[in-house]
Amino acid sequence: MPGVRFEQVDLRYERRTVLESIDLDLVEHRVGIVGANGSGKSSLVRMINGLVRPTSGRVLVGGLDVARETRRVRQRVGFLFPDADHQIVMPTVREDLAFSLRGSGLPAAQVHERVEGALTAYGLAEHADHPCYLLSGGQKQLLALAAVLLTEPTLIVADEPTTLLDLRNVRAISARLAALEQQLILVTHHLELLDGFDRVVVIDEGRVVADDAPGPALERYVELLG
Ligand SMILES: Nc1ncnc2c1ncn2[C@@H]1O[C@H](COP(=O)(O)OP(=O)(O)OP(=O)(O)O)[C@@H](O)[C@H]1O
Repeated sequence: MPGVRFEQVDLRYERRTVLESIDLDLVEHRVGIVGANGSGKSSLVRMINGLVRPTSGRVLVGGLDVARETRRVRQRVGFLFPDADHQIVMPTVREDLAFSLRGSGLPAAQVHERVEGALTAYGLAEHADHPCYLLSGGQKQLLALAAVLLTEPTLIVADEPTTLLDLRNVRAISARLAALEQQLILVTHHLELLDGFDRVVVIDEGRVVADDAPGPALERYVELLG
């Protein structure tokens, strides 16, 4: 696993402290991040690909300093947002998948082959030439995940990818995520998704308050919410 390391990370917006003294070395295959609304989870994971910069401290991905090697880090990190509409950029499903491989240097025949493979693997073949806006929420999130995976990231960061989905689609997306070979860092309020995870980090008011196996970590989180 490439591993993500937060070294003494603080994040402040003007006088407000959002994250404080974060020291984490995340090397496990599947890591969950939980915490109340506004506790700092999104800010934390957005530092992994440089979307948010720490006020002090460093973030390293596979040993690369995100601040210095943002481009290389972004080639390794696939990011899924809560709302797939924010990352679907092309008019049709097939075009959107092909867009992921722009600049990959692959010959057109290989781009075609990979896109067709992804359409089949993600159950999107019958929608290949449909406008993306006609997809259901679950299909859009599948498309976003398929597009991210085409870039062959070594790490997937998923920030509440099931928040907008119904239960059936929550299950469909979570099964896909759980089956990934890549390291997965998942922020979620759907605690059942963390069954079988290797590690769960609980954030409260910008600090790590528990960091453990899912059982004890989630017990602590529920206590905190209590
Ligand atoms: N660009 C910004 N400027 C000022 N404050 C910000 C900015 N981004 C985030 N914040 C604040 O930082 C805090 C943490 O936000 P963040 O989105 O990281 O929390 P979260 O744990 O992901 O919440 P949720 O579960 O609701 O998504 C919030 O109070 C938010 O208002």
